[in-house]
Amino acid sequence: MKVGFVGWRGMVGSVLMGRMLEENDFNGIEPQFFTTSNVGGQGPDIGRDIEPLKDAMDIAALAQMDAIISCQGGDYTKAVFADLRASGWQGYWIDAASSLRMADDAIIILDPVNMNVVKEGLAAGVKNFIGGNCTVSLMLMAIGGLFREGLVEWVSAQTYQAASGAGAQNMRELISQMGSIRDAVAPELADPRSNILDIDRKVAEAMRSDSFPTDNFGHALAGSLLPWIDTQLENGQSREEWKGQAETNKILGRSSNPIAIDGTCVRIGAMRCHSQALTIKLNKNLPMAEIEAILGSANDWVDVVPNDRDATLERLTPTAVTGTLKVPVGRLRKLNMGEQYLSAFTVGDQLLWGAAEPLRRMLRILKGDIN
Ligand SMILES: NC(=O)C1=CN([C@@H]2O[C@H](COP(=O)(O)OP(=O)(O)OC[C@H]3O[C@@H](n4cnc5c(N)ncnc54)[C@H](OP(=O)(O)O)[C@@H]3O)[C@@H](O)[C@H]2O)C=CC1
Ligand SMILES: N[C@@H](CC(=O)OP(=O)(O)O)C(=O)O
Repeated sequence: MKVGFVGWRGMVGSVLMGRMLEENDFNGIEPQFFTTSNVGGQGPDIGRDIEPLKDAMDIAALAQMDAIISCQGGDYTKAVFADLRASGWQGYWIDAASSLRMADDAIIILDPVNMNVVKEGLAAGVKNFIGGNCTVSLMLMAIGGLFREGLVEWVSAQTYQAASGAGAQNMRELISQMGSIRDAVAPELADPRSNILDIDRKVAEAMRSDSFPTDNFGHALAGSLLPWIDTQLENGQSREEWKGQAETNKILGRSSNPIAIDGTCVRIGAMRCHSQALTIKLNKNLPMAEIEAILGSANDWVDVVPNDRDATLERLTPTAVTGTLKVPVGRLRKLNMGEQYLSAFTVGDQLLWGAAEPLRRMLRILKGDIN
């Protein structure tokens, strides 16, 4: 199987390469690496000789591939995908970008949750397999068991999304902002007798000053938060909020009678883990032990954390989860609103299950390694 990789050196692509090496995913495929900036250059080190980089805009070269995995972004997909298909190419297109997600001839891939949908699509001849929005995929990895059992009437998700979702430059800017804040009050911090309100005033001045680094976010994120992610829609939702219901129902293969999902998406100063506080209206009253058993048995990565202070602070934070495939879900309890209202909190690495992992697993599904 000839597999083309576009976007392999970007942030998502680098995480994908790392995971593919860890899982020996290059065995049994003929990889060809593409570039938009360095044709003829050297591709990644995958432990064996590879051909020089090919031009990612060269439709004829792309059309030689049996499958293409793109982590290059939506603009690239828009620039080549239609021409590639128009050239008669029948290969599999596997993409991290959102542009094709809601297309009728595309499936959103998250196989631990929707293997049935993926298999039905493959059997029906679908060739376009697109990774879901990170927040949606992580929510489904965490509470997929409740959806699988048909227990969910609606979900309200309040998100706490990491800087990485906005891109590599934004992660760097978050750290620069943290440094600028610290630098603005370094002498006062070194003096234990200094007045905390003076420190606070200086910090606020620094964060509001023109010299504060905001080229990427446009605003201070460190020491603050940004309650808007992605573009503005006419109905008052952000596009990130809109994806919650649209993508969840598509992933679950629910074309009619969609489950209502809505909430507020917020960027916070975490590096690469998205967290979400979920209010779930169940369609029947179940004992907590049964709910925990359903959640915990849904897939191999979900980790039900007891609703206990120490366990929560040890296992249910971005610091604990970052760089791992675990998707802990905890703070599980019935709310005062009634026995059918469940509260949950979940954390997940948005570059792993939120971006790279479903793509590499789709390749394994095509190879017949994951059934
Ligand atoms: N960030 C995220 O959380 C998520 C992103 N996605 C999707 O993935 C796409 C790619 O995202 P992301 O990986 O963050 O994008 P990056 O900006 O990190 O990489 C995209 C491309 O930029 C080019 N590039 C230019 N300069 C550099 C550099 N210094 N280092 C590395 N690459 C560079 C590379 O292309 P070339 O080698 O051809 O020059 C690279 O493939 C997004 O547009 C989005 O559609 C999906 C889910 C989550
Ligand atoms: N919008 C997400 C990241 C992302 O790339 O989402 P999507 O793949 O749906 O464009 C975030 O900012 O956290």
